[in-house]
This record gives sequence, structure tokens and C-alpha cells, in this order.
Amino acid sequence: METIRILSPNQIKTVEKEAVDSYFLTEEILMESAALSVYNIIVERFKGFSVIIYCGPGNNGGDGLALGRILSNNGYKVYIDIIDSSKYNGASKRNFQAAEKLGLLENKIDIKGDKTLIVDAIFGVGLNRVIADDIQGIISSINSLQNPVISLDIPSGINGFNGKIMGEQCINSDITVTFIAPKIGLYLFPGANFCGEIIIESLSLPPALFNKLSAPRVNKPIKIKPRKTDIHKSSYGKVINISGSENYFGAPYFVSKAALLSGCGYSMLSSPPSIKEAISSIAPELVYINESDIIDSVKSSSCTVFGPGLGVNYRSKSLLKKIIKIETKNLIIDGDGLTILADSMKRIKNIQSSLILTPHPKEMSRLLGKTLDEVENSRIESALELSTISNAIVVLKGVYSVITTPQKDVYINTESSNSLATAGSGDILCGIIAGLCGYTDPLSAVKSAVYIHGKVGQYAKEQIGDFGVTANSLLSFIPEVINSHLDTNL
Ligand SMILES: NC(=O)C1=CN([C@@H]2O[C@H](COP(=O)(O)OP(=O)(O)OC[C@H]3O[C@@H](n4cnc5c(N)ncnc54)[C@H](O)[C@@H]3O)[C@@H](O)[C@H]2O)[C@@H](O)CC1
Ligand SMILES: Nc1ncnc2c1ncn2[C@@H]1O[C@H](COP(=O)(O)OP(=O)(O)O)[C@@H](O)[C@H]1O
Ligand SMILES: [K+]
Repeated sequence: METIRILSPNQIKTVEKEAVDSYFLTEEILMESAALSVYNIIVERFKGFSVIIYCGPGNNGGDGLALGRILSNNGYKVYIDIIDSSKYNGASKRNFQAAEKLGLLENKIDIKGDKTLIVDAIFGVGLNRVIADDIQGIISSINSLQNPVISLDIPSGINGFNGKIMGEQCINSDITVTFIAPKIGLYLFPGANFCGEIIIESLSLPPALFNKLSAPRVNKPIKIKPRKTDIHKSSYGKVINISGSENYFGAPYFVSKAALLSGCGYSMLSSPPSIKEAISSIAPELVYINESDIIDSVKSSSCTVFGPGLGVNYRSKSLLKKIIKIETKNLIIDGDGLTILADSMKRIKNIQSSLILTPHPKEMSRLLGKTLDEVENSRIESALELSTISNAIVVLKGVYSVITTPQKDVYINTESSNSLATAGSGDILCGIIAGLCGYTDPLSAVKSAVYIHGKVGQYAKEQIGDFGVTANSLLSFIPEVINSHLDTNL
């Protein structure tokens, strides 16, 4: 199945127009499909609830009106609050007339009722200016309620292009049901804070409509093959991890251990002697590499990790200079390695290996010479810029990590968890990528690792709770997540 594209509101409008012009669909068919998809979700999750639907002046309001009719005709108690009916035309107008005929605009429902669901159909992707005070007031009063809220297409008030809030507040939703394809604004902050669970309803449009679009894709993992029988410890590669310094003894452990847990049978660690002592008793399965053997180990490994917790000093700088010159299979530069690289960006073109860079936004800002705000306001563009300059696969980390390639492919990882916001979690990502490099090509390894890391966060939160997840506990969920994503048909 084709991966899902994340579109801008303009691209959505192009798709809709082509669906109507070239595939003989109609606005009515699309609106009805959108409304039916939400109806099914309400039946599944809010059976027996009364439903109050706030409908705005455009087609988003039209979706809400169609939903109200379908709910009411199926026995739900429905009240529709119309914000402005003067602009309805086409399908929205017919749905308005139908709702009026059914009396859905008349009988108010007690909003404080125990089982009352709010549907937000105020604005969709047509929001194009700052919200005026009267509508802002409606949004604030909805936000002050305890009732569950479902937003149609996008929480009203979020700009679908850039995730900005077009006023004081947007609707704070529990569930956003987004139609045709997810809008990019759902995954950009601050709007992304208010979407709740995002459910994508494609409305069964012809896949060909999306083929020509240049747009980010939702990151899905590749299928991982089960391990073969006739293997030895190096069959799926060897990882060498050059990391750690006196104050950062966790990074070397988390990277190397995560690589082993991700299927690498031979995980080598080069760290200062004090770290070797600290880690050897808890991770005796690691192989320690002396300073003098680093270069040979890099040459013979399937993946080199350089930088987590390494410190920025003479030793680490000169090590990077040497490693850059070696032709190895895959080189991941992370953490302090990226800080060192930021000071010598001209060297980046000389790197001989297939390169993977995994900056968090601050590291990215140093690499590109931008401010943190500039990076955060242009996450996709920044990651693409770094991929282009460095010829590397880039992971710009964050709530929705962005993966880019020198060929300008963009993937956004939508499965993640705030449980990952804990020291050492980035090291674990690094280790998973390194481990999977022995199984597949670097891009597939990165995509799968970022997805698996996000799922590890979700599993950990589900089993441990909102508080209490640490990098150590994240490690223990790696096997469960990978084993549940194996494809035995491969
Ligand atoms: N066109 C189609 O084929 C489909 C459209 N769909 C729905 O239609 C929505 C888009 O519809 P529209 O393009 O009508 O856009 P909206 O329904 O988002 O709103 C546009 C209307 O709001 C007004 N408006 C914009 N900003 C405002 C502000 N700050 N204050 C007050 N009024 C403001 C505009 O003047 C216009 O009248 C989608 O989000 C989706 O929910 C779905 O039914 C799927 C199919
Ligand atoms: N709130 C969050 N939601 C989802 N993922 C998060 C969140 N906070 C952090 N992460 C993920 O956790 C990891 C943190 O990496 P990083 O900042 O390098 O931390 P560290 O250096 O301490 O290991 C990244 O993969 C990032 O995407
Ligand atoms: K909406």
C-alpha cells in the first residue's frame, strides 16, 4: 500500500478538484463520505451520547451539518449551533436545509450533560485570517468544558499550512478526524499540541491523485525479516560505538546496548577506561576496544556511531578527523560529534561513508548557523538543507521527528510519546539505527529505527505510566516492539 502523504491545504484543494474534474466525484459525495466516517467513529466510541455540533460558515460547517443529519436519522439526540449560515452554498447549503428541516437547529442540549459530545466543525483548511472576538469567544467557551471534543479535519483555529494558532486559542480536541490526507499543520507546533488523537480518513479517493504530489510521507517501518537459522554473531553486522566521557557514562551504555537489542550480534564500545569499569559489570556482552584499535574496528564494522556523550575536546576532534577519512559502511554522527562537526562543516563533503546525522533542534541550529526558532519554524526545510549540504540521511528529532534524504524525500514520524523526553533516549535511537544497519539499507534502517523508537516510548508509557519512564526502562521494550513488527512472509 502506498504510504500516506501529509499535504498542505493547497495540495488538498488540488486533490479535491481533480477528484471532481477527472474522476467524476462530487462535492456531495466527498462531504457525505467525510460525515459518514466520523459517524462510524462516534458509534464506536461515543454510543448513546448526545451531540452538539458547532458549524462554521464553509464546507467544514457543511461536514458538521451532514454529520448531524446522519446521527439524528440514526437515533442520536443532536443540536447544531450555526455560527453563520449566510455563506453556505452547494453541498453545505443542502446539508443546512436538510438539518433545518429535521429541526436540528432548534432543540438545545444541556452542554453540561454527562454524556454530551462536542463536534467542532467551525473552520477547516479554509481558515485564512485571524479569528474575530465573537468566534474566539465560542472557541474559549468550548475549551472551558470537560466534555469530549472531536474536530472535523483540523481543530478550528489552527492554520493548516504551518500549525500556527490564528487567534488567542484554537479548539483543544481529544480526537481530530482529518479527511483525504493529514494536513501538515497537524504536525507542527504549537497547533500539534491541540489535535489529540489524529485519525486519518482517506475517503477512498483514487491513489493516483496523490502520485504527482511532492509532499512528506508518514513514516512507516519497513518489514523486518526474522533472523535466519544459519547465522553467527557477525552475520547481521558489527557496531562500533565511539562515545562517552567522564560525565556521560550513560550514553555509551545506551547506544551499545540498544544496538544489541536491535539484533546486532557484536557490539563494540570505545570509551575512556573509567567508563569501561563502570559498564563492564552491567553489560558484559559488550566488547571493549582500546584507543589504538579504534580505526581498525571502524574499518571492519557495519556501522560506526560517533559522538554521544563524547565531549568536545582535542581528542574527540582529532578522532573525528581520522574517522571521516575512512571508508566505512555507515557512519552515524550524534550528540557531541555533531557539535564538533558544526565547527568544521567544510569537511562534511569529504566523508567517505554513508552518513546519518541525528541532531536535535539545538544541534541542528549549530550545524546550519540558524537560531533555534528558525529551525523550529522550518523543521522540514532545515532537515532538507542539512541533507543537501552533507549528502546524509538526516533525522531532526522532536515530537514528530523529520527524516530527510539527499534525494529530497521527507518522512514525518507520527508515532511517538512524551515518555521519550528523558536523558539517554536519543542515544537509544542511535543504537537502534546502528543495530538495524546490519539488516537493511541505511534509509530503511533509519526509518524503521525512528518508528520503533516512537513505539518503544508508547509501550513504555502504556505499561509504566505517565511518570517513571527512564532510558533504562525504554531499553527493555525494544525487543517487544521489534518482535511484533517481524514479517514472517519475507
Ligand atoms: N471541498 C471538498 O471537496 C471537501 C471539503 N471538506 C471540508 O471542507 C473544508 C474546507 O472548506 P472551506 O474551503 O469552505 O473552508 P472552511 O470551512 O474551513 O471555512 C471557510 C469559510 O470560513 C471563512 N473564514 C475563514 N477564516 C475566517 C475567520 N478567521 N473568521 C471568520 N470567517 C473565516 C471564509 O471566508 C469561508 O467562508 C475542509 O476542511 C473539510 O472539512 C470535506 O467535506 C471533504 C471534501
Ligand atoms: N515529547 C516528546 N515526544 C516524542 N518524542 C520525544 C519527545 N521528547 C523527546 N523525544 C524523542 O526523544 C529523543 C531525545 O533525543 P535527544 O534530545 O538527543 O536526547 P538525549 O541526548 O538525552 O539522548 C529524540 O528521538 C526525540 O525525538
Ligand atoms: K474543524
